[in-house]
Amino acid sequence: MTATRVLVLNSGSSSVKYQLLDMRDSSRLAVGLVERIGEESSRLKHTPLNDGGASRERTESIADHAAALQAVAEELAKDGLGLDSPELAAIGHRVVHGGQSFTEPTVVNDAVLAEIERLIPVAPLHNPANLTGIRTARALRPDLPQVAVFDTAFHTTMPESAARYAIDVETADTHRIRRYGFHGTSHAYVSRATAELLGRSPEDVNVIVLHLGNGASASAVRGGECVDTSMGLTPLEGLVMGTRSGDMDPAVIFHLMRVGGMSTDEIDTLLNKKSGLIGLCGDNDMREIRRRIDEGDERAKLAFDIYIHRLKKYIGAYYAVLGRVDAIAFTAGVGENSAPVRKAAVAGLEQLGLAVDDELNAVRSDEPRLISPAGARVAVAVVPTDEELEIATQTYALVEA
Ligand SMILES: Nc1ncnc2c1ncn2[C@@H]1O[C@H](COP(=O)(O)OP(=O)(O)O)[C@@H](O)[C@H]1O
Ligand SMILES: CC(=O)OP(=O)(O)O
Ligand SMILES: [Mg+2]
Repeated sequence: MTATRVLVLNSGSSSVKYQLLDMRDSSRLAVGLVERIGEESSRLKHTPLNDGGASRERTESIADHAAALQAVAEELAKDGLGLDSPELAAIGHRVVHGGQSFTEPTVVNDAVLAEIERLIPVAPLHNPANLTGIRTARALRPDLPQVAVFDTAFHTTMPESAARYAIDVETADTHRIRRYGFHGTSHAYVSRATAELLGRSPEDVNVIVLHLGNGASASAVRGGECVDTSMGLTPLEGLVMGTRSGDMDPAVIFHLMRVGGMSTDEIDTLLNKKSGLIGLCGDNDMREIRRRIDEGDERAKLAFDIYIHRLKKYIGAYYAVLGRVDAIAFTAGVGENSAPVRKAAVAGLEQLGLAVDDELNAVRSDEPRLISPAGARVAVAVVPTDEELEIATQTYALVEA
């Protein structure tokens, strides 16, 4: 029997998303999510798709990512999809920070693990969880290839002019301080899918991708290669996010230390977890923010306006970086679902050839689609991302080769 299945693990700071796929036709056999890892009541939601089984939920205390993966393995086994299956070809892992070391998907060995570990200081929320996921999966199936697919890989084509901060070069090099960028698997997948939607080859198309989830980032993609992106050394830079501030004057930090008496850790938590939309209005879910705006809530309106203002600045900046833009693609939870965000982001940009058609913008669908008026100079598109499928595809291609 040839092994054609790939398990994909996307381990976040307090969650694990997973999918089991059959790569003969890229069909999904099971999908699931473990949330609130490390809390009293963690939740596992598992959906088998192999023979129309119903979703199952477990609520219990799941102490860490190792326990989470054990629970996932148990659920898969109940559907005859256990990790011991000879049909499993590999396990693909999302790894957020690969630094400058990894530009391609990589089969994990001890040296690769050591390098991912060395990068923890620049991805403290993400890399530890990614490592635990890999180590646990390896312990469960030591014979299987474990493949790391890096969020940073797609951005390694950025020119030095975009990747370097304007700080002392020796200091930057000593501490490996540069702009790495994240969500690269999504930016790669969506920019390619956008070219496909336009019926053109990726080499011929310039796209601005707006990945708007809880974490959010923009990228400028020229002919299939990333030339700039909004996240930097860490996933804190750039757009206003669910709980992260994005861009601000770095002197805010000195001010909070000197005048506000805050510690480094307190400021880190403030900017990563208590800022962005949640810091501005107390909610980080765009649905809730829109609901409050409809009720006349001023704070929610201001949070929305700040979010849109930043987004618009990046659209303008990347338009200038690319010179010619063929398409703007909205993706991830907010980008795929929030028509008001898409409309507001391009409002007033008609001079740049950008507009949305209200009827097309209101359509709900899981398919890639255009929302710009017929004949528009720049295509505006909604292109659902699929990081798990992209990780599975890259993983399978590597182990097949
Ligand atoms: N129907 C919707 N309308 C508007 N926003 C939505 C909708 N569904 C999800 N979202 C937004 O998407 C966010 C989650 O996006 P997602 O890409 O799943 O995030 P992540 O992968 O970073 O956890 C939610 O916090 C919410 O703001
Ligand atoms: C890198 C990053 O921000 O990831 P996420 O959006 O999953 O938090
Ligand atoms: Mg995401």
